[in-house]
Amino acid sequence: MLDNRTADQGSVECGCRVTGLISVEEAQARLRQVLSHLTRVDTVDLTRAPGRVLASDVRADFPSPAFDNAAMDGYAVSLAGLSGQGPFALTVGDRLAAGDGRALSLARGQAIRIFTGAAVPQGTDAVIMQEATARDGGRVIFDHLPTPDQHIRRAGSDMARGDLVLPAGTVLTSRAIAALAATGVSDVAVKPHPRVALLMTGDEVQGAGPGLTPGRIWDVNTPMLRAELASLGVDLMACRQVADRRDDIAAAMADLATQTDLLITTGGVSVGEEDHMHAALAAAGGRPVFQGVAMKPGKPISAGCIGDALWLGLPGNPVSAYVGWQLFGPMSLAALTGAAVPPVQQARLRQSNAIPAQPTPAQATDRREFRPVQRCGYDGDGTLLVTDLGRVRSHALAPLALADGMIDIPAGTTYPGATDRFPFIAFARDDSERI
Ligand SMILES: Nc1nc2c(c(=O)[nH]1)N[C@H]1C(S)=C(S)[C@@H](COP(=O)(O)OP(=O)(O)OC[C@H]3O[C@@H](n4cnc5c(N)ncnc54)[C@H](O)[C@@H]3O)O[C@H]1N2
Ligand code: MOO
Repeated sequence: MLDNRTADQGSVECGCRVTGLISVEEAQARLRQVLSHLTRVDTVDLTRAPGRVLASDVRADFPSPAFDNAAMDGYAVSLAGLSGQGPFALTVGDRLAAGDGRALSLARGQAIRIFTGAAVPQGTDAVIMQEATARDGGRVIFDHLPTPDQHIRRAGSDMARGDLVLPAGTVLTSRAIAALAATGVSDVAVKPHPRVALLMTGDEVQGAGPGLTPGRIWDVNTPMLRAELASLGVDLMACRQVADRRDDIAAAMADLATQTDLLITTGGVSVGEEDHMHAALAAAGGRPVFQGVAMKPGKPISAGCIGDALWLGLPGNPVSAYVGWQLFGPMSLAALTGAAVPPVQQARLRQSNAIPAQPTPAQATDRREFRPVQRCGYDGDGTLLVTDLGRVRSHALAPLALADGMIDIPAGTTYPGATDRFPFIAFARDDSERI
């Protein structure tokens, strides 16, 4: 079960949460805490393992190499009876190719013709590569005394039985999969693929199609979030719209929560009479994790849990929903899948965005602001340069379309100057580096 605990966020006054906002970091910590209780794992074979993250340590069931074998095409020899100066001559006995399962032994004064990958015969001290030898009928002649273990790959010298091959949390790259394959691992326990559903609320919202009914608006959040999730490799397992009625929303939430790890909703998280998400969460048997975060845009963003599912309640305003998703969506998916969260870079505003010499108090940010910006190059010292697309308006999508990340501007900052550096949170690229 997910952890249903939540802290008191303070009281609601005047229809507006004045004391209840928590910081972005506190909200993220609560999500991580809730998600740490999710123990679902998938078991997959190596063909389905690329990119997945190991849910538990993997130890070697078999040693690698599995047996002592030749690293070169040549001759298996024993050092017994070889001493002094060369040249040396040995009688060539049997012939061993890779895959030959016979358990041969070297007799004194004998060499066995051997090929790369073949198990060396009992009593072999070295393999002499064929280029260092000459044949004289049934004898092999070589000039130099081989060193012990020369060109022999000993059993378990790479990974011994029981060795830790890969620790839990390893991303299964082709290299990691190679190590698993070498020790005979066929199935691995991996962090689950997240099961994600989207529930969009808003009686005024209309899907794409001919004609817009008076008073209604086009649905932006569904296509936007679907594309965003697709760029992260997540297919929605359900995507629904529900009317702005508490009981309908609660029924849909309860139903989807039984099938998902992450239930995303949009709209209805604010304080108006038509905002039903918080009541619906309770009616669906869920508990809040947080309700409102000190950020702009997206202040009313909320989260909760319903059974084993995490609910992320994004605001209806599309820019607020997008920014809220960036702060809490990818990190929640990463907590579920074990994926790494990319480090936050620092960015500086391009000179032409520089500020008026005397910033006015009206330009000071009142809440911590996440402002979409556009990358435009690098400064002389290698710092990322970004173009400011203007103050955030939570419905304004034209600037968002130009953005490829957002800067994190602390509350109380006067309009940012060109010398200021801000944490830059990169947006996922929808064309992700696919060939
Ligand atoms: N009295 C107060 N009113 C509001 C507050 C507040 O603190 N006190 N907060 C404002 C802020 S900030 C935000 S953000 C919004 C969030 O409101 P909700 O999450 O309850 O969202 P709705 O009211 O349902 O919708 C807001 C806005 O977004 C449009 N919308 C909704 N869904 C879609 C969609 N799928 N595609 C495009 N646009 C959508 C909707 O029509 C509204 O215009 O609350 C403020 N109010
Ligand atoms: O936070 Mo709201 O997102 O300001 O519009």
